[in-house]
Amino acid sequence: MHHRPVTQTLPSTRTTDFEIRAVEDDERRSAYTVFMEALHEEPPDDEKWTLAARAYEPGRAYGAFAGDTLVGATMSLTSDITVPGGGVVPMAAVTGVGVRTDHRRRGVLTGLMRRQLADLAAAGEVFATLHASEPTIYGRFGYGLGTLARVVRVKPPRARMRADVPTAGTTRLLTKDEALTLLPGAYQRLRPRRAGVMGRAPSWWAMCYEYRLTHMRLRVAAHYGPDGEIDGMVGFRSVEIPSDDPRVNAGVVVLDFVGANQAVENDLWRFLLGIDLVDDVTVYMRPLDEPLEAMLENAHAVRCEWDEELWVRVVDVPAALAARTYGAADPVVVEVVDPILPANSGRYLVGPHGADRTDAPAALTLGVEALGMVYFGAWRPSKLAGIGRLAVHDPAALPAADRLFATDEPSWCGSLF
Ligand SMILES: CC(=O)SCCNC(=O)CCNC(=O)[C@H](O)C(C)(C)COP(=O)(O)OP(=O)(O)OC[C@H]1O[C@@H](n2cnc3c(N)ncnc32)[C@H](O)[C@@H]1OP(=O)(O)O
Repeated sequence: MHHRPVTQTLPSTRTTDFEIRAVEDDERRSAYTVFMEALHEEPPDDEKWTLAARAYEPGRAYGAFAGDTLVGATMSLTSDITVPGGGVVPMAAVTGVGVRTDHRRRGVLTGLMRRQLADLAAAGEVFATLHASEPTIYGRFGYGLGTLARVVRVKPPRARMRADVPTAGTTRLLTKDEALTLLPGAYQRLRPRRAGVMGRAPSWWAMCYEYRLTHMRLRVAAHYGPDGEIDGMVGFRSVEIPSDDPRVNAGVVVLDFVGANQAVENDLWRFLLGIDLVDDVTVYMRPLDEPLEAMLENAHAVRCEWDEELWVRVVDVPAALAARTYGAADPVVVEVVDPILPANSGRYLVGPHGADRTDAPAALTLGVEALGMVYFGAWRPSKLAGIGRLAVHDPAALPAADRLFATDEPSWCGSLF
């Protein structure tokens, strides 16, 4: 995947307090520093910045400046995302968002988000997505919680895999160099077809693997299929945890877990649960339909929590609606309201044929945030109607909309950024 610059040569936005504009190359370190400090991390030293800089693709970062001082930042990685039906469309993976503590609640983030979204729309990105530090922040900018997941915690001493769970090859640890050389190509080959799965550009590998391998004790194992090709990977690290067993105080936290098929994932679980002297294996962002409990002799060894996963902002509503497939049901006229990107606002006839703009009266009206919630099938339109997030003008349209937007398996992204 080639990097796509998105910053436009628009004039910067000025208020009396600050200016919002694309950052120059030599300002990226300040943007990263503001982000790290906002997350209560140390500012990067030269060595860390050398690596972190690779995540800052040219033409994709913004700063808010008070005079010459950068006080807020956002950026995005070039990516793409699989939509229901298997199509793949351009997506901006938004990260690096932070505002200096002494400039909070004055509209800095609002200015940054608006500018970033306007540029992403002008550059032809269809979606923007992010992992939110707090669920209260991004709804106002049109991001809706678009894919859901589970965090699973397994107690390896009690978890034994059933003997009849299929196996599909071998799992082995990779060195840092092997991981960085082999995994990007392997991911392109094994990338699951599931809706919500995203492309991993070089900037993603730099940020999520190389940086963590170098500075955060990430370890990596790859799964090799019978043909000798890598068809699965896990990235994990050991952490200290309070334990029931005084001799053991290690846990394993898994940050990346992806396999080409269920048999590969069975083996990756076997590998993780087989690491000795570990009292707790915690895996974030697992698909809702993973049959983990049924793989084990003792399902009580698993504790799981609901987890939010990807926040989805539909940047180009006509393109997004046209890109996915729909279930069998009568077509429905859906009105979308998008105050930040008004070109998206309007009525769309959505049906098994696809989606087109229409002048017909709307059966349902929803904000672009709610569209992000239903697009990947995470929430049913009728449920959103029941909680006041979607207005119903024709009640018969609601069950039809449920069937149109349903997906045959739960959407899932699986990539942290
Ligand atoms: C994708 C990622 O990178 S996730 C990481 C995000 N970064 C962090 O969480 C770091 C710590 N937090 C921060 O840096 C800042 O507090 C930010 C970025 C969350 C918010 O920046 P600010 O410049 O203060 O936001 P801004 O002033 O534009 O606020 C806009 C609105 O959001 C509200 N808001 C802002 N932050 C929060 C929050 N954390 N919780 C609830 N509401 C919030 C404001 O009250 C304001 O509401 P209003 O429009 O009704 O008045």
